[in-house]
Amino acid sequence: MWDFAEMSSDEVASLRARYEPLTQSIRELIDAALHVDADNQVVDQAKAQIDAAAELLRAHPASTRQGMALTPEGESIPWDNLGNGIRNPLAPPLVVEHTGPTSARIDVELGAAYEGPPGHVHGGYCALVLDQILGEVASRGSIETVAATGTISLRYLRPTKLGRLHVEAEIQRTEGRKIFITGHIADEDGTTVTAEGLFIVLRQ
Ligand SMILES: CCCCCCCC/C=C\CCCCCCCC(=O)SCCNC(=O)CCNC(=O)[C@H](O)C(C)(C)COP(=O)(O)OP(=O)(O)OC[C@H]1O[C@@H](n2cnc3c(N)ncnc32)[C@H](O)[C@@H]1OP(=O)(O)O
Repeated sequence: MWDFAEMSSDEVASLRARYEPLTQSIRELIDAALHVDADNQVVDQAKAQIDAAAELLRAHPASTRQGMALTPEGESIPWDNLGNGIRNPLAPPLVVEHTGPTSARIDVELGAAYEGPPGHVHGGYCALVLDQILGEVASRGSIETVAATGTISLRYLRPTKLGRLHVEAEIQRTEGRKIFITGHIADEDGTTVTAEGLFIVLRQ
């Protein structure tokens, strides 16, 4: 169903070391652009430098693009994924820590780039974070047992403050290929969004 590039762990490590710092610099650029209060000259100068960097990168295009790598050991490395892509500056990234065979958590800091209501996380992004953790727990973090989102239902209890967030998910039960799983996001004042998902393990 999904295309990916096969590569050795050494190749992955080398590409990660090359591109991860670039991704982090672009994240810092986005954050700086959202916080700047400067005159036209400063903004024009920054824009020219950013345009020059984009032109430099565009001069070396990839011959093919594959958003994920897979090693012979079965490790999957997301390059482009909006939730956890190593090369995607829009991904915070969300690092899922498996706390057991049926549960996981994420601790993440979301800044201005993730804003919806002023000072708070965009509701659609809350949905993305919950979809990501529910999907990874349902899939047991393995390409062999990937489960896709069938249905996900969210309850927004109150706005989620930008800043440090704690996210958890846990499988409640399984019925054949169907995995019923719940999760929540908490900000510094407690739970803000709860989720119930039905994930389906893919046939192949
Ligand atoms: C995204 C990249 C992942 C790359 C993988 C990397 C591996 C890395 C390792 C580890 C991390 C993994 C992390 C993954 C996270 C992913 C999360 C996402 O965001 S996924 C994208 C959004 N979701 C889709 O695009 C699904 C689109 N839909 C489909 O593909 C199909 O509809 C699918 C697979 C969901 C079901 O299709 P069928 O043909 O397999 O299912 P049938 O055989 O018809 O039904 C089986 C049972 O499930 C129920 N069912 C089917 N679809 C349902 C649905 N949408 N909602 C509720 N129930 C459903 C049916 O009623 C049936 O139930 P009865 O056995 O009769 O009781």
